[in-house]
Amino acid sequence: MVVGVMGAMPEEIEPIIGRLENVQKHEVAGNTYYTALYGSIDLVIAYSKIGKVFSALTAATMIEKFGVQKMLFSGVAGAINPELKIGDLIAATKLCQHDLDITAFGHPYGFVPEGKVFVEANPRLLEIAADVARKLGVKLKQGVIATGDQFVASLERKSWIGETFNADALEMEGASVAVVCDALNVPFFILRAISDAADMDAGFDFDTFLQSSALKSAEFIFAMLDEL
Ligand SMILES: CCCCCCN(CO)Cc1c[nH]c2c(N)ncnc12
Repeated sequence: MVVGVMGAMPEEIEPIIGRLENVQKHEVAGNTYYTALYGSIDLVIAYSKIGKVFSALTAATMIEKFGVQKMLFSGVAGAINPELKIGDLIAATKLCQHDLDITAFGHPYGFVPEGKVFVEANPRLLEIAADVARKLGVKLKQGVIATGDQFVASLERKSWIGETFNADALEMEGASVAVVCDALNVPFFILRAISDAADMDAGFDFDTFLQSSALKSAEFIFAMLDEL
């Protein structure tokens, strides 16, 4: 089985690559794709670079050029739901694009014709994640993740996103990876560890907690690989 593990930034995949042996490197379309065998799984790992466009390119490349059959995303996110604290894990049940806006034509936020506001993640992978969380004894929130091409660092924007999409967390790549995987019929799982609260301290907190939160997400993803 070929499994893709994506992140947006080097810090989000370094903890994964660091635990593998005989890692091969492949340069495709301005990205480096790392391949390695993990048990009976052919792993393909890459960080996309930040934002919906780069992450869509990486997801599509992983599937079309590397034959990825299941896609796992590991990274960090800003919290919207106040129960989510820095370091907490959230898995997306569904994802939306909070900056997609043709409301001038009467459409809802996050919608364009022939699209859908929410893309639902694979229920089986969410079940596996819930089992892994129980085995590891870690808390795993399952909820709505909103994606947009902006680093959110304002209560006003964060609150608007939370209210408009009933979102629990926000980031910049999950929904685009979801759209690509959904269109290409590849089951996907988006996991994020909280690095900040998307408020006025977000930039500082992100810098402070990126590494430790990225590691938490990566370790959980690694534990999931043993259950695939
Ligand atoms: C050099 C700056 C790189 C920012 C990348 C942030 N990632 C994007 O996926 C996750 C994320 C963590 N906190 C966020 C926030 N408050 N707003 C948007 N995205 C995020």
